[in-house]
Formats: sequence, structure tokens, C-alpha cells
Amino acid sequence: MNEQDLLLSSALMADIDRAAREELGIPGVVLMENAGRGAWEVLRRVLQEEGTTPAERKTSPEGPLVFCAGPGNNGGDALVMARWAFLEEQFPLAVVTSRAGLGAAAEAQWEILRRLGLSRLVWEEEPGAVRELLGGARMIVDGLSGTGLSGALRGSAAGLVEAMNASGAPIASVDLPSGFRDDPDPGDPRVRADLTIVTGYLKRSLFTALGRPGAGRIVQVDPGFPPSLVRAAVGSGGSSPSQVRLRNPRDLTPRPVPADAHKGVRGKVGVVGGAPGTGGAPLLAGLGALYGGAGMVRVCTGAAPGEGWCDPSLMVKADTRENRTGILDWASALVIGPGWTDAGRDDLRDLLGEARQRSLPVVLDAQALRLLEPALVVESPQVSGAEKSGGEASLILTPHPGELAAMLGCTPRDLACNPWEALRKTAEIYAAVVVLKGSVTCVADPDGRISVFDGGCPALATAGTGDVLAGLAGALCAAGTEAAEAARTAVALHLRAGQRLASRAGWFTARDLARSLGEISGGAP
Ligand SMILES: NC(=O)C1=CN([C@@H]2O[C@H](COP(=O)(O)OP(=O)(O)OC[C@H]3O[C@@H](n4cnc5c(N)ncnc54)[C@H](OP(=O)(O)O)[C@@H]3O)[C@@H](O)[C@H]2O)[C@@H](O)CC1
Ligand SMILES: [K+]
Repeated sequence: MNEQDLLLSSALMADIDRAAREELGIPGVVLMENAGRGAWEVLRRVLQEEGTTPAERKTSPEGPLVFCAGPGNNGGDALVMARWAFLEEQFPLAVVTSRAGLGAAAEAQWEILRRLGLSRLVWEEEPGAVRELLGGARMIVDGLSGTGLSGALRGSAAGLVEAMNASGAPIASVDLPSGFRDDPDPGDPRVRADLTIVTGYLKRSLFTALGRPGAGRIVQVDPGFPPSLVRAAVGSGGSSPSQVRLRNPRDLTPRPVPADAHKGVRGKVGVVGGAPGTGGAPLLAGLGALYGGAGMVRVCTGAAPGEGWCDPSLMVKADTRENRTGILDWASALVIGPGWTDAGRDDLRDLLGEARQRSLPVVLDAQALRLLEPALVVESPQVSGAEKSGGEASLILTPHPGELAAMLGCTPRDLACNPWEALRKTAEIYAAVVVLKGSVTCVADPDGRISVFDGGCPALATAGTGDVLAGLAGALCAAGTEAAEAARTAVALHLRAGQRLASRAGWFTARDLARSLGEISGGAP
């Protein structure tokens, strides 16, 4: 399976599944066998690894693997897994189905198990016995629903999901944690999985703010889809608007700096922000830029002199009209917004306009995103990118979900459920690169591509880390990297620095993060 990093909607995955069967004539039972056997091999490896079960789950080492199957092909996959587990004779196991009547493919798989001598419990008929079984499971395999779910899980399956979550046993979901769908509601019943074994391509619902915490570790198996099908479905060019890809942070590194590069050629970053009480933010952005390789950083701050002072390497000036003009003439990229509040709003809008006129790359962060008002209505068809963007200069927006929601007139909850179209439209309409920050961070290009970065850690969600990111993106732009690549590289380096610090030192501050960034972007091993 090529294109392994593509994130697809469940609906598109179901289309590809159908095309494999109907257009290419690959029997569904073959795909199911490949999916189920591959998923079992993943699960067996996980069971054999030491300490893979999360501490908060109770494990019953001698307990059975409980395979829970729904009526569809997702249930069929789980029953194929049960067969391979049974044939290996290593693990005690039990089978549960949500209801007695199954669809044809799942029924065929159950019939094989029945003839092999296995029995099953039916949730609808014996809920008490099923609860008891689940409570003593070594691991629950969740095959209630996958890409075929329509609407929120209802009826017996919803009840079984609740019982699985309440059991306290670890859960491995097949393809998707049951209940996941393309357009979910936060209140949907859904499995909270420790491991998700994806059959086929990765699904977008796993990488939203709502979905990611409930998917656990994500592993892919290939049921044998011809890659031509997915290429035909999403477009083989790099700019298809429907392309959402998972990126490995290790694949993105800053451009090498020549050994003789002096500070003048490594880029000059100007930071404008700060207000009384939030003086640390622009300085942290400045540090992010310095540790990201900028040769020089100037900060214009509206905070009181000395407030948040953190490093003598930063050239700090008061935020006056004169100093702003000076920074415009001097900088090779600007970061506008860290720690800024509303004071002098028109002035700052002028600064943004002037920077854009001069084709100076700009990173717009925090409250300064409001300079892009009037509020954008995402659906608004009459607003073209050219009218809104005001030129070709590169613009990077770095909102958190609350800030993006305010720009779009939606709620953070909407973005948590399904951010893809909102992100794509925002990038297109502003002709900007949009970095939506979170435990999963997404970078949307104006041409419609979205890069997804997984693996955020709680320590990265600490005050000031976003300022460091904005400064780093500014440094990469100042060094001549194109805006989208600069934003993606900044997110990747920021994530790696955070992961590295968290594994070494646990909690950390934004200032520590900036330093760690220096090690990584400077090429320390
Ligand atoms: N693509 C691939 O790579 C391959 C796909 N494969 C696998 O197939 C999976 C897709 O299978 P699928 O299409 O049969 O649907 P699935 O996810 O089992 O769930 C739907 C079932 O649940 C039911 N149901 C529906 N809505 C409901 C609701 N709101 N509340 C309650 N119940 C609801 C509905 O039954 P109904 O109630 O309509 O009788 C239906 O039977 C996919 O995720 C992957 O695991 C592999 O085998 C091969 C390679
Ligand atoms: K499932």
C-alpha cells in the first residue's frame, strides 16, 4: 500500500473498498482475510511486548482476549482475528456479538468459528454475562463499527460500547474505535481505545482534537488495496484540495547553514507585540527566533521596560511608531502579535499592511489575528483569495482553536470535531499558511494541502510555547525558506524539541523549549 501517510474520510475509504471489490473484482473475503490476519499479527506483537498496557487500565494477564463483533465487515475483521488467535492456541479467547443476526460476511466468519467449536455471547441477550466477561479480559478487541457507520452509534451497539469502556480492560479497536465517524458530535457514544489497528488508509477522524485522545497508539495494516485506487480517488498531483497527509517530524529539517554564514545573512527577525502584563510573550518569540537560527532579533514591545526580561541577546525597544518603522526597514521577516492586546490597533494594522506591501514575510499570532477582521465567514463564496490576501507576500497565521474559531464565527468544538474544510478555506481565502495548534497540529497551505503532525505532549501545552513557535517560523522565513515549508518545519522542530525535553526532564518552560530547539535546529545529535 503506497501513500500510507494519506488521511482519508471514512466515506472515501468506503468508496475505495467498494471499487476494489466491484471494479477490480477483488473478493471482499480476500480483503477481510488480509485485514483480519494483519490486525491479529499486530495485536499478537503488542501482547508480547512488555508494559504496553496503559497504567490506568486494569489488566487480567490470565484473562481471555474478548473479540466483540458488530454485524458489518468491521465485525468480520474481528472474527477473522479471533480465528487466527484460536489457531495459534496461545491465548484463551471469547467471542461476543452485539446482536444475534449478522450481515452476510460477518455471519460467514462466525460460522467458521462455530464449526471450530467456539461459542459466543450475544450482548442483546445476556448483557450481564458480557459485562462480567469484559471485566476480566486481558484485552478487548473492538469490531463493532468502522467506516460503514452511519450517524451516531445507536441501539445495542451503543450499549456494548458503554460496557466496553466501563470494563477498565485495555481495548484494541479494528480500523476505527467504534463510534468514530467523519462528522461526529462530542456526545456520540464511542470506544476509548488504547490501540487502533487501521485496516487500509488512515482515517481523518483519528487525527482531530476530539478523536485523537480516544484512538491510543495507531498502527496500520494493508489489506491489499491497489494504490492506483487511492491515487485516482484523491488525485495524484501534489495540490489536490483533498490531500491531508500525516507528516513525520523527523523528515523536516531546516536548510543547512554554510559554515561561513555570519549573523547578517542568517536573517533578521523583528517581533512586535507585548503589553503591560504580557511582556514575556514577545521575548519568548524572540528567543524562538534566535534558537531557530536567526542571526539577529529585534523586539518592539508595548510592555513596561524590563518586564519579562529573559535574555540579553535580544535587542529590545519600546513599541513606538518610530521603532516600528525602524523594524520594518531592518527585518527580513516579522512576527506580529505575541503578548499584544488591543491597544493601538489601527497602528498595528498599518504595520501589517506596510509589511505586506513590501513583501516581507509575516507570522501573525494571538490577538493580532484579529487584524484580519472583518470576521471571515467560511462559506462566503463572494470573497476571493486575491481580494483578501493583499498581495503575494507570505503570511503565516498561527491560531489556537479558540482564535481560529473566533475568526470563522464557529466554535472550538466545531473545529475539534472536523477541522479540515474550515482550515482549507481559511488558507485559501487569506492566501495564507494556517497553523492550527493543538495536541495534533495541522498546517494548511493556500493550495489546499494539509499536513498533520501527531505526537504533541502535555508539556508542550504550556504558556509561551506558542510564542516560541511563532518566533521559530519567523526565523525560518527570514532565512529564505518559503512560508509553507517554514511553517511545517517550525512545527516539526518544535514538536521534536518538546518530545525530547519531556522525555528527559518532564515538565518544562517555554524558555527551556527554545533552548532545546537550538540543539535540534542547530543539528546537535
Ligand atoms: N476498506 C477496507 O480497507 C476494508 C474494510 N474492511 C472492514 O470493513 C469495515 C466497513 O464495513 P461495513 O461497511 O460493513 O460497515 P461497519 O463499519 O462494519 O459498520 C456498519 C455496521 O454497523 C451497523 N450500523 C450502521 N450505522 C449504525 C448506527 N448508527 N448504529 C448502530 N449500528 C449501525 C450496520 O448494520 P445495520 O444496523 O445497518 O444492519 C452495519 O452492518 C471497515 O471499517 C473495515 O473494518 C475489511 O474487512 C476489508 C478491507
Ligand atoms: K471498530
